[in-house]
Amino acid sequence: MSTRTFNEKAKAVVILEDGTAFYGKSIGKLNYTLGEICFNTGMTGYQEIFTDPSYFGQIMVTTNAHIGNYGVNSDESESETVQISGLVCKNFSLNPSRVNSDDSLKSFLEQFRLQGISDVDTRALVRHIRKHGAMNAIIGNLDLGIDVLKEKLANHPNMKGLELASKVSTSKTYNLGESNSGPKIAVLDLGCKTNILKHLVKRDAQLTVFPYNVSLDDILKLQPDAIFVSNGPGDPEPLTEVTQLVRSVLDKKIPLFGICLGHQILAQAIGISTYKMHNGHRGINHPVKNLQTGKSEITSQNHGFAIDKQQTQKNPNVEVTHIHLNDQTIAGIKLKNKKAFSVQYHPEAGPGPNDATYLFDDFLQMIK
Ligand SMILES: NC(=O)CC[C@H](N)C(=O)O
Repeated sequence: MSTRTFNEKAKAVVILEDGTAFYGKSIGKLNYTLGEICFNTGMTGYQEIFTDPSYFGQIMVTTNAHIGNYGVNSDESESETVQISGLVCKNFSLNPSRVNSDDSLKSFLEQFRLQGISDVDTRALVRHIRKHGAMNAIIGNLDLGIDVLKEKLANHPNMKGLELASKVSTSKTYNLGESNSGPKIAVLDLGCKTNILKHLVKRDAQLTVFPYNVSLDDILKLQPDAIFVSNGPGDPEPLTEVTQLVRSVLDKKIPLFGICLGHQILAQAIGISTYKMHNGHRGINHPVKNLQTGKSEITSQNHGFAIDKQQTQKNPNVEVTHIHLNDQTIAGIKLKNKKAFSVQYHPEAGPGPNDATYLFDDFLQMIK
């Protein structure tokens, strides 16, 4: 095992699948925790990131050197709990300062029993993952012993092929929004971020949020004006029943908008496959070009899978509407023969810039 950093006072370690280890101090009570390691380059927005259900099953490395310094605010969570499986950071701040904060990050994380490690050389760690690609990791208390931790890590399943939407989707159907005038939208919750629902309700939509395994009949009974397919964690490929459901919804000519995992599901529904990226896109300053307007937008992103570019370009029923300017991956599509479109990134932000909120307006316009 190579040792990238050594800290005399180290009590905690994060070990990567390739054996690389980084030492640090535990955040709160540490036993051990497992997940796929990834990093987010956002300089703000840690609370929204930690509570985003799309991160379920992932250990998050934050690249801002200070985490916790502005506390947390109960209105700013993207779901009801902390969703990441572990936190790796440089400086963990115990003394938050912000007028609007109503709790410290420390007590927030304790409430949800999140385990983590601080005082890690996160620059070295991020450079390592960026070069060697996505892989599993374990954060553990050094008292457990390196060999024990390595054994647990070896037994942890790979993100490729992992179905996780069922772990974060709502178990019960519920309604949101009050207006009787707005369109009825069926939301397929694969791990939906709160801010997406807020954007739709703000535009007078009446939402019925369904669990990931809802039947086509239950959706049709609602007689929805449109369907929204949400973001969510894990590999889209094993979600074959959700993909079939979306295919049936398209056959019924119900207008559709998908975000992130929802975008990947729409692609799969029309025969385009998805693949695991060497490293995902996770940050709040990713440049995307809108090919319809020629304008570029700065976007919030969080995905480790993407849709196949060649298959997308060859599909006669698909128009590529958005392209990621860093690596030219597909960032948005529209169906030519149906009222359906989707984006790989996060127009709802939370956290991130609001450049792409026009997509919610486009969705409501498409329904009219
Ligand atoms: N934010 C999301 O919906 C992520 C989608 C999918 N889990 C991925 O990592 O690509």
